[in-house]
Amino acid sequence: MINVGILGSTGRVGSLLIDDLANDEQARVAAVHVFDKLTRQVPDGTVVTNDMKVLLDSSDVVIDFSAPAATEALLTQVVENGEGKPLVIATTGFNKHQQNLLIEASKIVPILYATNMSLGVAVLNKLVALASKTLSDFDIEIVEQHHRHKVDSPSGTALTLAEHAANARDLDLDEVRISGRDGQIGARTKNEIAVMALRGGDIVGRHTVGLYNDGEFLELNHTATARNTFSKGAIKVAKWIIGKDPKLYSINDALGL
Ligand SMILES: NC(=O)C1=CN([C@@H]2O[C@H](COP(=O)(O)OP(=O)(O)OC[C@H]3O[C@@H](n4cnc5c(N)ncnc54)[C@H](OP(=O)(O)O)[C@@H]3O)[C@@H](O)[C@H]2O)C=CC1
Ligand SMILES: O=C(O)C1=N[C@H](C(=O)O)C[C@H](O)C1
Repeated sequence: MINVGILGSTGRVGSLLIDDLANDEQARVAAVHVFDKLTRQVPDGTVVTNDMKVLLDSSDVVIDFSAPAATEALLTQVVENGEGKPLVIATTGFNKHQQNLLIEASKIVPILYATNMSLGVAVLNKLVALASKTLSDFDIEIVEQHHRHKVDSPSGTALTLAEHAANARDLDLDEVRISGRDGQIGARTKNEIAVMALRGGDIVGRHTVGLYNDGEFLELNHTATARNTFSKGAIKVAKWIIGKDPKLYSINDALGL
């Protein structure tokens, strides 16, 4: 049995990880990190801790759906101690320091980082790169929609999609991304890529990449209709990453895409 540790165990996705692992024949919950207090039942024998070292020591692999500050504490533990366990990181909204920490930690342990754990979005990233390169004159606009509780914007997935679009045109996303339009802003510039966020209700996650030209447009859309798409995807890649060499892996590595 693979012993899985969960960071963010009381959260929307973390709770689903506990449910999914209860029915898994190859993996089980071994440890849960609890930031504040444990708000649900966990299987008998589960280590419940607020200490990152204990979480790592009790697990064969740790899955993280939490918050940037929590991921930072986990990665710092690995970097400062020079050891750890394979990590599957799904948290979004990292700052530059946290992104660098991810790279440093991946020199010590294997890490799979994906802003979206669904198979559909992994394929969408590829389609977006193809469309962006082939339809090189088309204007690209990205819209993401999420539930009212989401705290980061735009979504990690939308930023990853935008990166695929920009890279396919040899553009630097930091130079061409815009996040809003308001007032007398002038006409759209050729290379800009807008990434807009909409929040409301219980939308699990919806991403539309539009490519617009005179006379035609193409819209590529992915809609997650159930949140356990993400927990199940993360468990699948957690099984894959055990035994791999230290490196920063993408979900495409795990899915063979
Ligand atoms: N890559 C992917 O496929 C997906 C990624 N996500 C991302 O995963 C993350 C979690 O999403 P979601 O489950 O909806 O969020 P929730 O807000 O429901 O859960 C967040 C969890 O993180 C914990 N937490 C918050 N701050 C800290 C901290 N400083 N130290 C330790 N633990 C902390 C919370 O604990 P407490 O309850 O005690 O506050 C809670 O368990 C987000 O970044 C989201 O964007 C979400 C879905 C899919
Ligand atoms: O917070 C969420 O809910 C989600 N977050 C991820 C993101 O920021 O892209 C993935 C998914 O869309 C749901």
